[in-house]
Amino acid sequence: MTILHVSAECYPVAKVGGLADVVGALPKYQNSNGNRAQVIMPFYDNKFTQNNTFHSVYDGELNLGDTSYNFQIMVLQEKPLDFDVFFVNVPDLLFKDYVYSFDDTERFLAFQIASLDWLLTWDAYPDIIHCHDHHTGLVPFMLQESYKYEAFRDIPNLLTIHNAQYQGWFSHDKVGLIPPFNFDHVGLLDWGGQINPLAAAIKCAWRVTTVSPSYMEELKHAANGLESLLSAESEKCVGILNGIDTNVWNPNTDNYIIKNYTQKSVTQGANANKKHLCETFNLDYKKPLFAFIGRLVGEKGSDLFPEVFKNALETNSCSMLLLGSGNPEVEAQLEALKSEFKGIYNAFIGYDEKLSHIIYAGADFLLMPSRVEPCGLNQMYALRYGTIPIVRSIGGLKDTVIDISEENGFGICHENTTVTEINEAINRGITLFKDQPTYKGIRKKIMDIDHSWDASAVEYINLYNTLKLTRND
Ligand SMILES: Nc1ncnc2c1ncn2[C@@H]1O[C@H](COP(=O)(O)OP(=O)(O)O[C@H]2O[C@H](CO)[C@@H](O)[C@H](O)[C@H]2O)[C@@H](O)[C@H]1O
Repeated sequence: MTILHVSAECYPVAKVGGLADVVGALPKYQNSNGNRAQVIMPFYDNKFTQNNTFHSVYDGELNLGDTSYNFQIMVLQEKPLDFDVFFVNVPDLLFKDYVYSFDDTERFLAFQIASLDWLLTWDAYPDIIHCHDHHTGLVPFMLQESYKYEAFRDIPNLLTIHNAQYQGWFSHDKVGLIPPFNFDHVGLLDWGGQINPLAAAIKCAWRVTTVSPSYMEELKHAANGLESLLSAESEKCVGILNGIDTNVWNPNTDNYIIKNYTQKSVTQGANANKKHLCETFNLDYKKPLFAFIGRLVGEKGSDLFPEVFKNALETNSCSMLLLGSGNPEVEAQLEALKSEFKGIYNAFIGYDEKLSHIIYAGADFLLMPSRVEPCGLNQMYALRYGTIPIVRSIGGLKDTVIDISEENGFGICHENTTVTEINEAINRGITLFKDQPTYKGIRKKIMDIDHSWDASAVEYINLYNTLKLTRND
C-alpha cells in the first residue's frame, strides 16, 4: 500500500513538538511492514535544509486567489532518512527560518495547494492520503470539493488530530484563496462564522483519528469549540495511541547522552547523566532531580510552575530543572527563580534536542501536569530511559501511566492540574526516592514497557484497509 503523509513537521527535518516525532517515526514502521509510506512537507530555511543538498523534481506555479507563486518539489540528493520525503519549496512563502508564525494561513494554504497540484502529475496516485493537524486540514475539503482536484475524489484520506486546541481559523474574506469549488458547499469550511481548517477536515476526511483513545473521548466534552462536531462525527473517529521511535530513543545507543546504559546498568548510566546535568546546571546531585521538558503553554500547566517550584524548593529536599520556551511571562518568572534557589534549581529557556535526551536519561522524575494532553510522548521517552513520570491523569497520560498505589503501578498520577495536587505528587516522588530499593526496582521495570510503534502502525494499516474497501464498494 502507498501512503502519503502530509505534515508541517517531520523529525529530523523540522521539529517544534510531538507532531514531528510522530511523522518522523510512523512512516518508518509502516515501511517495515511492506508498505510504501512517504512524507510531503514544507521546505523551510533551517539547519536541516542548510546542511543537506537537494534537487528539484518538479517546477510549478500555484495560485492563491489572484496571486501566483512559483514552487518546486525538492528531494534530498542523498537519502539520509528511512522513507522518502518530498519538500514543497514556495520561496516567497514557506522558505522561512520558522515553522509557525502570524502568516500561517497563506503559507499552509500554498503548501497544501502545491502538494495537490504536484500530485495531479503522478502516474499512480497514493492509496491513502494521511493529513496531520489543521495545517493540512483543507486537503480533505479540496480533495472532495475543488473542481481541479476531481481526479482525487476516490482517494481515501484521513486526518489525525494531534492537538485540537489549534484549528487554523481564518476569515471568510479569504475564501477566494481556496481553489474554486461549488459555493453551495461553503458551509463545510465554516465553524462558528469563520473558516476552520480543522473543522473542515473533521467534516470531510473519510476517517478521523486522535493520538490516544482517552483523548478521543475527552474531545466530545472539551475540544476548544468543536465538541458538538466531534460528537456528531464520532462514528468515523477512533483513538490510536502514538508510539515512540525506539531506535532514536534508546539509552543504549543514544549519541546525545553522556553515558549509554541498558536496564541492567541503569543505575550507573542514569547517574552519570544526572551528574553531568548537576555539574552543568549547578544542582545538588544528592537530591532527587525533577525535570520538565516542553512548550511553556497553558495546556502543559506551565503557568503554575513558578509557584509549584517555589513550594517544592523551599523544602530544600529536591532539585528542579526545566527545559522549554513559550509564554514570555512564565519564562521571565522561571528565570527570576534562579537567583532565589541557586544550587537546587535551574532552567534552560529555549529549544535543545540534545539536552532533552540527557534530561530524559539523567532526571529522576519527569513532570507532566498537563491540562490537555492528546497523547504525550515525553512520558514514554522517560519510561524508556528509566525516569519515573509524574503525570496528571488525562488523555494519553491516562492511557500510559499507572499510579504506584495500584497493581503493577510505576508512575505518580494526580487528578487535577492544581498547585496543591502537583506539589503533593512531587512530595510522593521525594518519599519514593528515599526508598531506594523500591525506586530502583521501578526504574528497571519501566524500561521494559513496550511503547514502540509496532502495534499502532499496524492499527493504522488496518484502518487504511477498511477505507480501501469502502472505496471498492
Ligand atoms: N524546549 C525543548 N527542547 C527540546 N525538545 C523539546 C522541547 N520542548 C519540547 N520538546 C520535545 O518535543 C516533543 C514534545 O512532544 P509532546 O507529545 O509532549 O508534545 P506536543 O504538545 O508538542 O505534541 C502534540 O502532538 C503529540 C504527537 O501526537 C502528542 O503526543 C501531544 O499530546 C500533543 O500535544 C518531545 O519530543 C519533547 O522532547
